[in-house]
Amino acid sequence: MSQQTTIRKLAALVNTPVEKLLEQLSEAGMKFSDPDQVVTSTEKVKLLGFLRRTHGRAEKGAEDPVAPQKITLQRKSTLTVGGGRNKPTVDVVVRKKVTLKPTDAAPGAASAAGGGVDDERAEILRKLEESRQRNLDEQQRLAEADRRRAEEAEEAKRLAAEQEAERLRQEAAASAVVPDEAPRKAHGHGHPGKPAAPARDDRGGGKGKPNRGSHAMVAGVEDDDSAARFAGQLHLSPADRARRGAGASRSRGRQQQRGRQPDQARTGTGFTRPTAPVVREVAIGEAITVADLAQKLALKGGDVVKALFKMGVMATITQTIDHDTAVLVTEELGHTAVRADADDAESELLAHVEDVQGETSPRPPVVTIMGHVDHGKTSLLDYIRRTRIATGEAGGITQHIGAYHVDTPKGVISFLDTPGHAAFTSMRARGAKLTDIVVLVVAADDGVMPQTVEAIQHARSAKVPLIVAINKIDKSEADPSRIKNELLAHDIVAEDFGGDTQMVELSAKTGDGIDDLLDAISLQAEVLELKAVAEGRASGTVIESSLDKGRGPVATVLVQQGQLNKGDFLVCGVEYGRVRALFDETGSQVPSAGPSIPVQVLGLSGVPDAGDDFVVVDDERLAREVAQQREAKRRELRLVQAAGNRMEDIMAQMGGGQQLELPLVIKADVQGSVEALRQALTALSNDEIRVNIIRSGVGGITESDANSAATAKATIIGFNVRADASARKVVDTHGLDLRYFSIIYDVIDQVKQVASGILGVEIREEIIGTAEVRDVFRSSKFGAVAGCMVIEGVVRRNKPIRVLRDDTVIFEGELESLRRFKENVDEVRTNTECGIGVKAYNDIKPGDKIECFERVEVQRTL
Ligand SMILES: Nc1nc2c(ncn2[C@@H]2O[C@H](COP(=O)(O)OP(=O)(O)OP(=O)(O)O)[C@@H](O)[C@H]2O)c(=O)[nH]1
Repeated sequence: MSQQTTIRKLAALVNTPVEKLLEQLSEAGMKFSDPDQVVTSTEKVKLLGFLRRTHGRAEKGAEDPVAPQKITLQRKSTLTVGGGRNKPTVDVVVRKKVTLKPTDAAPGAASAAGGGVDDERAEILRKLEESRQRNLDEQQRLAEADRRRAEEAEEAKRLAAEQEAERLRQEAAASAVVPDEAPRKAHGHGHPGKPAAPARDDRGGGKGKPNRGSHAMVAGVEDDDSAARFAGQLHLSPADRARRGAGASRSRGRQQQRGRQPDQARTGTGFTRPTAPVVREVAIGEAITVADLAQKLALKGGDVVKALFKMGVMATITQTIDHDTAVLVTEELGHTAVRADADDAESELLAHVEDVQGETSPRPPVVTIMGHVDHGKTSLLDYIRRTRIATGEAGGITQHIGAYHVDTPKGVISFLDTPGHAAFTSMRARGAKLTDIVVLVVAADDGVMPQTVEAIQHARSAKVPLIVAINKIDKSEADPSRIKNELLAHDIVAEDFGGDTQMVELSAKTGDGIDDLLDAISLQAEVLELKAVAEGRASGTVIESSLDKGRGPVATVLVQQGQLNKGDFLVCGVEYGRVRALFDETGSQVPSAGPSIPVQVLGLSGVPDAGDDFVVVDDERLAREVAQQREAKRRELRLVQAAGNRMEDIMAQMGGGQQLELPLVIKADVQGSVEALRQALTALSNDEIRVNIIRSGVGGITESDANSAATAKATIIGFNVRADASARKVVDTHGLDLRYFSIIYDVIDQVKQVASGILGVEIREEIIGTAEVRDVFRSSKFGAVAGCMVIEGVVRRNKPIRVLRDDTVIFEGELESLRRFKENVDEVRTNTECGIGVKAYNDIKPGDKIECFERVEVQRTL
C-alpha cells in the first residue's frame, strides 16, 4: 500500500534527520537499515514508548503522563555589602531555589523551563500521535473503499448473471441440473400443473430465444414452476447458503427455493439481493466447446478463454476442450463440474416408452414402391393417390407430404410417397424400419433391368416381402409372362408358377389392375399379421421434414405405436416440442393419428432429419432434456469427426491404429508421367496409410501448387520438373517437403517405404549449385562448352548434373570439364563465371540451367 509510512516519511513528519530516527529506532530495539522501509503502527508505538522513557530520563512523568511534574528553578543574585571608610566592599552572592508544581498553567512553563530537548520530545510525540491517527484514518478509508468496490463488483456480477440466466432460462434450467439428481421426483409426474403450463412452447422454436423469458419474468406471467426452476439458477439467500454450506443436498435446496419463489415474485422484484456468488454445477460430457461451457456457466465466452489461457491452454471460443480441461477450468472459475452421463435422459425416455407397452391390435401395412427408372413408380403412386384419397376441404387436392394412406374395402394401406431406392436405403441405414411390403414395379414392355435387381436385393436384405406390379399392360408390346420368366432368374417365383410371390398385372395409366394390387397388399398384410399398440403415447419415425415460411418446422411422421394427439409433447431426433396441429395428406387438420398413419406435425423446435425417431413424453421437461442431450452428443460427434480430418491430428494419431493419410502434390514433365505416378502411388495405399494425391499436373512447380501443398500439409513431388522462385519461397516459408525425382521407380520406392512405415535412411538428392548458361562456344576438343554464371551454391566437377530448360529436366549426366579462364578447376562458387562442358551432350543453349547435385543419406521421417 502506497499509504504506508516509511522511515523517511516519518522522519520528515517528526522533523528529525533520517539518520537520527534510524538511530532512535535501533536504540528502541528495532533494526532498520533502509530509510524506505515501512514502519508499522506497532513499531511507531514502540518507538514512542522508548522516546518517552529515554527523553528527560528519570522523569516519571514520561512514564506516567498524568503525574504532576515538579520543576526546580535556581536564581542567583549578587549583593554588595559594606563600603564604609577604609572598609572594602564585599559582594554577596545569593542563590535562590524555587520548586514549582505546574498544576494549572504549568506545562508551558515546564517546557519553557525544560529547554530544547523537552520541546523536541513533545513535538515528536505530538507528531507521532498525529501520524498514527492519520494512518488509522487512511486505513479505515481504504478498507471502506475496498468494501464498496467489492459490493459494486458483486452487484454487477449479479446483474449480469440475472440477465444471462434470464436469456438462457430454458437451457440454464436444464444444464444446471445434476443429471442423476434430475427431475425424476422433483419434476415430472409430481407436477400435475406443468403440462398445461407451457403455452409459450407452442410457438415452437423455443430454444433460447433471448427476450421471451425476461418478459415473462418482468410481467410475472411465468408459471410458478418454471419461474421457480429459473430462480434455482440465481441467488442464494443466507439461509440457503447455510444449507449448502452444511452439505444439504442440492435437490432439497432447490425445492426449498422453489417454495420461496412465489413470495419473491409478490415483492415485485422477483429477486433477492445477491448474498454469494452463484455456484453452478455443470454436467460435462467427453468434450465440450468453449462456447457451450461458457453458456452453461452463464459466462461470456471470452472469460472462459481467459481462464483457460491462465491455465496455459490456448483455445478459441469455437474450439473443443476435453472433459478434464473443462472440469479444471470450471473449478478455476468457482463452479463445480459433474460428469454428464450421456444416457441418463435417454434411459429415462426408454423407461417412459416401456411404460406404454400394452395390448396390440392389427395395424395397416406400410408400402414402399420400388423399380427401375421409368417403369412407372410415380405414375402408380399418383394414380392411387388421385383416385383413392377422399380430398379434404383444403382445395380438393391431395398434398405431397411424403406418405399417404388409402381406404380399401379390405382395409387401410399406407404408402410411402418417395419412390426410389435412395429413400428406402437411407431410412434403413438410419435404422428405421418403416416398410412392411415392397411393391416392385416392372414395365411389361421393358423387362427386368439393373435397378429391378437392385430393388430385389434391397427388399431381401431388409427381409421385406415383395409384390410384383407388372405395369404398362395397356401397351401393345407388353409381355407379362416374359417378366415372370425373367424374375425366375432372381428367385422371384410367381404364384401361378408355383411360387409364393404375388404378381399383379396393371396399368398405372388406365387404372386396370390397381384394385387387384391393393387386394394383394391387404392379403400380404394379413399374412404378415402386422400389429401395434393402438392406444397410449405414440412413437414412430420422421419420413420427411421441411421449414415452412409461415408454419415453421414441419415434419411428416409415420406413427408406429400408440396415438399421436394434438397437444402431445414429443422428442423428435434432436428436436422437441408440443404438437400444435396435425394434418393428413388431404391438408385437413386431424385430432390424432394411430399406427401406420402418416401425419404432418407442427410445433417442433426445429427441423428433424428424415429417419429420426419420435416419442411422445409426459412433459416438456423430459422432451427438452432428451433433445438437448442428443444435440450435444451429435455435436460432439461432429467435432470429433471434423478434428480427425486435420492433417496434424492424423499425424498425431500415428500408431493409433487408424488409417493415416499421406497427401501428395505431383508435378511432372509430361502427362504420361503424371498418370503413371498417380496410378502407381495411389495403388500403394494400405490399411495404415492412404496415399491421397490432392493435386497433379504437367509443368514446373508453381506458387499455387506450393500453396495447395501448404494447406493440405502435402509433400510435393517434382518429377523432372523444378519449383520456380515464388514456389520455393512458399516451400521455405511453410517448411514444406519438396522432393525431386527423375526415376519413377525412385518415387514409388520412397513413397512405398514411407507408406509401409519402413523408416530409416533414405538417399536423397540435394541440389548443391545451379549455373545459368549465358553463351555457348563450340570447341573441337570438348564439343559444346557453355559459358555460365553460377547463380546459386557451388558447381563441383565430380558431381552429377542435370540440364534444365524452362524448369524441366532435359538431360542428366556428368561434367566433362569445369574451367575458369582456361584453367581446370574443381569447383566454382556463386556469382562466378565458368566454362562447362557436359559429357555426351552438345545441345546446350543459352538460357538453360545446369544444376549440380549430390546424393546424401537422410534419416527418413514422415
Ligand atoms: N402406357 C403406359 N405408360 C405408363 C404407365 N405407367 C407409367 N407410364 C409412363 O412411363 C413414363 C415413366 O413413368 P414414371 O411414373 O415417371 O416412372 P418412374 O418409375 O416413376 O420413373 P423415375 O421417377 O424416373 O424413376 C411416363 O411417361 C408415364 O406416363 C402405364 O401403365 N402405361
